[in-house]
Amino acid sequence: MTDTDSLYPFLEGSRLAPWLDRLPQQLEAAGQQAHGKWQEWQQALVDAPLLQTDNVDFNSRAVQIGAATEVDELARAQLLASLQALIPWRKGPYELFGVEVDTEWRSDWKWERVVPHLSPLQGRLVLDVGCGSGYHLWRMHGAGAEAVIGIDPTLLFLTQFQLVKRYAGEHHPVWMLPLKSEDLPDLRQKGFDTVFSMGVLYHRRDPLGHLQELRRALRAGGELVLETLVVDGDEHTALMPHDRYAKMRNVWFIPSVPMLALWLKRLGFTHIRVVDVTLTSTQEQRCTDWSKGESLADFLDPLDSCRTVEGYPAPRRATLIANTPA
Ligand SMILES: Nc1ncnc2c1ncn2[C@@H]1O[C@H](C[S@+](CC[C@H]([NH3+])C(=O)[O-])CC(=O)[O-])[C@@H](O)[C@H]1O
Repeated sequence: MTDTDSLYPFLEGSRLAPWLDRLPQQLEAAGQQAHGKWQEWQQALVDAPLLQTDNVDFNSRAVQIGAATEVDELARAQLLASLQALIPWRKGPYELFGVEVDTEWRSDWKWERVVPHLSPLQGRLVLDVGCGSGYHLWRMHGAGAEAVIGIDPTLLFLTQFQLVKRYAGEHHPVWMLPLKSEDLPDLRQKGFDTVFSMGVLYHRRDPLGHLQELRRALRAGGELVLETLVVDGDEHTALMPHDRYAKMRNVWFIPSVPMLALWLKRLGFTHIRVVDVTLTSTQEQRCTDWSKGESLADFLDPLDSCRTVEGYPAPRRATLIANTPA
């Protein structure tokens, strides 16, 4: 499922080597749980045209690989068919050999909000938990990280990543693994320099357990970048929806910003700072030809866009950055 040929030697030569004690078994177990559509998605990879290019740009709005002038009409049609076989594309945008994949999310907007506040990624070992199709992995690579690893259990997103990486070039030190944060190793304060968890915390029934998993994957003095849904309120406030929130089934805790900061403090994080709070707009998350189905506009009350269809406050997301003690 994953290109371990280049990943394992990299890990072996890095301080992340202890992960190799369990990683092969974890990946094998993930492979055995393959989704019913896995074969169909993988066929889209097999059918995708063989194209090579040195023309890549990971520092622009769209992750850009190849140019329209590098493909003939047949290859372009085959590429389009493979990309369309992997709909819905949620996180992006991408531009592959002139084909614009206009994803449901403008993930570049989130990146632009977060990036000014990061310790420079140059030379760092970076982990992105819940990386979706891997859009932000490429932006982290473009920002100069030494290596970037993403984890996400959704196999459609893994297949999308595999297609993008094939065209970007297998030599890039950017990998994605079909794992959950629960699978992350305890790297005993010798782990990643920067760990991102964006859009995952509210999906976890045990949010403090999630924060502990992230902490265990960091090195001493490492940086956590946490982005999640928040509600208004003081440090005693969190929203637990009765059932769905904005039509999402698996939403558990939506804390206030002060409560989130308190969780981080109680777990031993230091230098906790709130760097952004933004209401999600229907320009940032919207239905496109590449996503299909419903999107944010359908999740909001048609008479009051400040509320979700369930009557909860509309989605607002905060980014907090914190460190593990040095
Ligand atoms: N336990 C888990 N461990 C790891 N990943 C998980 C887990 N549970 C769900 N996911 C994955 O977390 C991602 C959350 S989306 C954020 C994407 C990107 N980070 C973004 O900020 O744009 C937000 C959203 O669409 O609600 C999905 O890809 C899940 O498969």
